[in-house]
Parts: sequence; C-alpha cells; structure tokens
Amino acid sequence: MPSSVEPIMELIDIRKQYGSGVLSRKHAVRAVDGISLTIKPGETLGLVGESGCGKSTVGQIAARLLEPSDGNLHYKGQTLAGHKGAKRLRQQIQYVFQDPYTSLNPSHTIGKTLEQPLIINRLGGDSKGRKRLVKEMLSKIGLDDWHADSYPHQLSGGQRQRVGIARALMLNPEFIVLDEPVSALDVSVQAQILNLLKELQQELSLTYLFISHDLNVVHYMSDRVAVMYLGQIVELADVQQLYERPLHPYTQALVSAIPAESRHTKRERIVLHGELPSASERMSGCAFRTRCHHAHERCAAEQPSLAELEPGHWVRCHLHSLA
Ligand SMILES: Nc1ncnc2c1ncn2[C@@H]1O[C@H](COP(=O)(O)OP(=O)(O)OP(=O)(O)O)[C@@H](O)[C@H]1O
Repeated sequence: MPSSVEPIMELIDIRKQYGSGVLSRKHAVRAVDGISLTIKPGETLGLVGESGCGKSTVGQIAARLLEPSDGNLHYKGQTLAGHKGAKRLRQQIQYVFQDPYTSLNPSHTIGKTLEQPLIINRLGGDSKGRKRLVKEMLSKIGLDDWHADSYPHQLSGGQRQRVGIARALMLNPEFIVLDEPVSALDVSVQAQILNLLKELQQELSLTYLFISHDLNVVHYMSDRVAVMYLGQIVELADVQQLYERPLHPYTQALVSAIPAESRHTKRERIVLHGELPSASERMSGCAFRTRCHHAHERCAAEQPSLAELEPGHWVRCHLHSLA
C-alpha cells in the first residue's frame, strides 16, 4: 500500500498513566508512554509484546473505551474528541474482547445481544427489521438462525467468539480493535476464527488493529507489525521484514522464541533474562537495557528515539541509531 494513502486511524504521542492522582502519583503506572501509530485503510496492524507492556491500553484508547492522559487521536483525518460527528464516527470503531464469555451478558439471548446495538443507536428500523439484520449477521458469522434463541452458556468457546465478532459488526464499522481474539480458544478453533476474521475483512473492507502476544498468530494475520515494550513501540515494520530481519534486540529474542517448525528464519534461540520491569519505575535511558545482551554505556544515559532505518522499518535502539 503506498505510504501516501490517508490513514484511517492515527494515534499521536498517546500517553496513559494509571493512578496519577495526587496521593498515588509516586506509584503511577505509565502504561502507554508516547505512542504514535498510523493505521491504513484495509490493513491489519499487529501489536505484539509481553503481558503488561500496554497493548490493551493502546487498543482501548484507539476504540475510545479509555481516555488517554495525553496525545491526540484522529479518525479519517478528524479528531475524535469533542467532534460534532463523534457519535457517528464512534459507531465506525468497534472492539472485540479476548474472552467472549465474560463480555457477553449471560441473561441475554444471542438475538437480544446482537439487536441491542441497533436499538441503542436507533438503527435497523422496527423490531421485524432488526430481527432480519440479526438473522443475516448470524449467517455471515457461520451460526444458524436458531442460535438467536440460545444463551451464551449453551454455545462453545468458538461460537461465543463468533457472537463477539457479530456484535462488533452490527453497526457496520470500518475499524475494529481485536484484543487477543483467539487466546482463550483451543488451538483447533483458533484457525477457524482467524480465517473468519480474514474473510470478513475482505468482504466488508475492514481495518484491524490486531493485539496478541502470539507471534505466529500475528504473522498469519498482519500486514505490518508493531512491537511494544514497556509502553513504547520499539520496532515497526512490514510483517515479512520484521520476522525475517528483526533489528531490535527485543524483537530478535521474540522471533527466536517461535518454535522451530514455524520459525521464519534459522536463528539461535535468544533467552531473555528477568521480567518486564514495572511500568511504575522511572528508568533512565533505554527501557530494555536491563535485559539486553548488547547494552552499553549510552543505553543507560540516553533514551533512544524511534528512527526509520529503511522505508517503513522503524527501530528504537542505539545499536541502529543514525545520530
Ligand atoms: N485499570 C488499571 N489500573 C491500574 N493499572 C492498570 C490498569 N489497567 C492496566 N494497568 C497496568 O498498565 C500496564 C499495561 O497494561 P495492559 O493491560 O495495557 O497491558 P497488556 O500488554 O495488554 O497486557 P495483557 O496482555 O496482560 O492484557 C500494566 O502494568 C497493568 O498492570
């Protein structure tokens, strides 16, 4: 896709702190620490990183489920906050949760769950019209008409996630945040849901922000991939480029940990020692330096910036620093 295409979604220097009130400021968690991303229409941007690095927070901010502490959000060139058409724009942005069991109301039938967004947004005409749309949606996501009368507990995990996806599609969105959409499912069911997501993307011209910690799943789904570490993007590139020639030591370690049978290059396994540092600690220099095999003096003194080393390939690391 040419880089001149106008982005559908743009995150500009987004920051999110939790617990930043006067009493708790000392322990404030910097979950997202200055992230800028553009997402192009029709693409899938994968967002990977360890648990706690801030992926879901970025996704929730992009879907307007969470207010950023700082930064701007543009959707099709328009700022979302305070915009007159914000409600209509927000309908075009939806979120699919990891665990469909906890995100579906157990006392509502599937039909009622799918009809609700139409009722709230006064769409789909009268009750008959709405029920017809629900029926069409069930068929689109591979369920039968009679599933409309079922309750979440009567469905399998895969069927429930199909309902989660259907609910997100009821308002004809253009941009969907998929937050670990297959992590709660058996491996055998994961492929079915991933293929369904790909088919729906083609059919409905959808754009995805695809959040996962599973590098194989991200490789299968994404056009471009952003790697997060402690609230920041450390590398961003086309999927092929990132998996075959990762440049950041953290990405190199993640890619090297992919099981040999599905690895994309023959790399020695790089074992990372230690865990992700706490997001409430303020660290000088590079956030990854405490676990990096290549850390040197400059890494402790100076925070690297995200630099474009090749067209579309961005890296935050002094090893590749242009300055
Ligand atoms: N509501 C909250 N209040 C305080 N801290 C939070 C809250 N939500 C998330 N955090 C913290 O913010 C940081 C980022 O969390 P986030 O859930 O965005 O990461 P993640 O990469 O999606 O992890 P996971 O894959 O485990 O969901 C973590 O340190 C987390 O503990």
